[in-house]
Amino acid sequence: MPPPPAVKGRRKSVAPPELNKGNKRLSCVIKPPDVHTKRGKFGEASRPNQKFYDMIQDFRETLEVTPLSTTDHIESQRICVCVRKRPLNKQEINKKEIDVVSVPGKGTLLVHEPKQKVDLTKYLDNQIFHFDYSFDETATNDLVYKFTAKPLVQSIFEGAMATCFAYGQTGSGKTHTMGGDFTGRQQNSAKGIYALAAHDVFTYLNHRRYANLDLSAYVSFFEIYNGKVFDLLNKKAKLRVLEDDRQQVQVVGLEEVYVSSAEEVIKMIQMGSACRTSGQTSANANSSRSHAILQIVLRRNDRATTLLGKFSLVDLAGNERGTDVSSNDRSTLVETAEINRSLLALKECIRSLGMNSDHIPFRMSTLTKVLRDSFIGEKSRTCMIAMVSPGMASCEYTMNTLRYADSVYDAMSQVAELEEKVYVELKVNSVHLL
Ligand SMILES: Nc1ncnc2c1ncn2[C@@H]1O[C@H](COP(=O)(O)OP(=O)(O)OP(=O)(O)O)[C@@H](O)[C@H]1O
Repeated sequence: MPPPPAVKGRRKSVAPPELNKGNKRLSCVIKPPDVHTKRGKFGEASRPNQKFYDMIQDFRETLEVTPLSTTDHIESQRICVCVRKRPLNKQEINKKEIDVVSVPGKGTLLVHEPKQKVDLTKYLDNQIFHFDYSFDETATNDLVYKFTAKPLVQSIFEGAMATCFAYGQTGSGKTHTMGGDFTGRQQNSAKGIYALAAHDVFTYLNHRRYANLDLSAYVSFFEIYNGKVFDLLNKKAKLRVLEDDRQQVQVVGLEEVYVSSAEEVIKMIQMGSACRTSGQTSANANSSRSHAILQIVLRRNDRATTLLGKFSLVDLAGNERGTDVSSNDRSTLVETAEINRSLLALKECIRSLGMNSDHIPFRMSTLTKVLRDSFIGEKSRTCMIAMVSPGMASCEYTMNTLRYADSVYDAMSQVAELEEKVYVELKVNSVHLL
């Protein structure tokens, strides 16, 4: 496979050769279409969409795969956009679902979108996306953490407001990534990004480099549902969000618990997660409609317990809720509108942050209001992990997730290009002056 284009963040549609004759670069990636359809492992009759399956397999054979490894270099950047593909689950495997997502390289991801021409010929619309990092189905939470949230932990010791978002459709792996593994109904919180970040926070707290800062760590955990804030560490108490005349946003009465070890943070996560789902008929259905925010706060041990840095780890509501307008039920429509608004606001705030804009539209939603300090200041650091399900049935939602992440990444790339251009011009001018 040729190297990805130098311009970051540009999405390419890799159409089959007959639809893409002029494109030399891409035509070398794709084999000519199969004249005779191969029979798959399960035979033609046993797998729905066998033709598409074979076409994808043929395409994959042409890809050079170099997955991310723990030894790869991690770039330090203000905004980082990544994508993670989960493996097909048991249900999908039983249904013989086709995996339509490939992750060939470090930041590249391909969606093989099954399509049909007017004469009913089947073809793949292969779309390529580029992000800072892309994780395939074999990636562990440890690996994802290392490239996403881990670099942000140190930044809070330098006074930063860091934020890590998990974005994607319901069931795509947001909670698995942030909260940890599930075995049956049991959550193993020790394996999620929340816990891994907590461990590193205490490693730094005990490090001599930061010992003279005389810091303590605190945790809060809350949920935003329908624009309202509920405290997950205080029996789901409903809280008000107020803004003072200096534009400081306060979640009034939010429980902030002092913690002295990662194990204590994990206990809080377990307590909060249980509170998030208890009393609901369907835990997953409910969790996918709310945003959950875990905050690890560093304060100085002075009389005013001055804030030094804050790490907000956000498990967002399922984004398919924002596009699903099929329901006539009023409460579902309100819920949908609220999720739409908050996800749009989030995108706009991250883009404004990336472009160093003076105007951050944080008032657009409760989510962005409570995260206001994540979007201001030179030291803000953000990471978005877009989660995708690999199945053909999820293809439309997967494309929506990738378009959303792409629009954030694209804005960042344009800023980076502009900065590069200014730098080169400055360099040229200074050479002329000499
Ligand atoms: N990378 C992965 N490896 C193995 N299993 C995974 C992975 N990602 C997700 N899963 C499994 O898929 C199922 C759905 O994942 P999860 O609950 O994290 O989705 P979600 O995006 O948080 O959904 P919701 O928005 O409904 O809360 C879980 O059983 C989870 O363990």
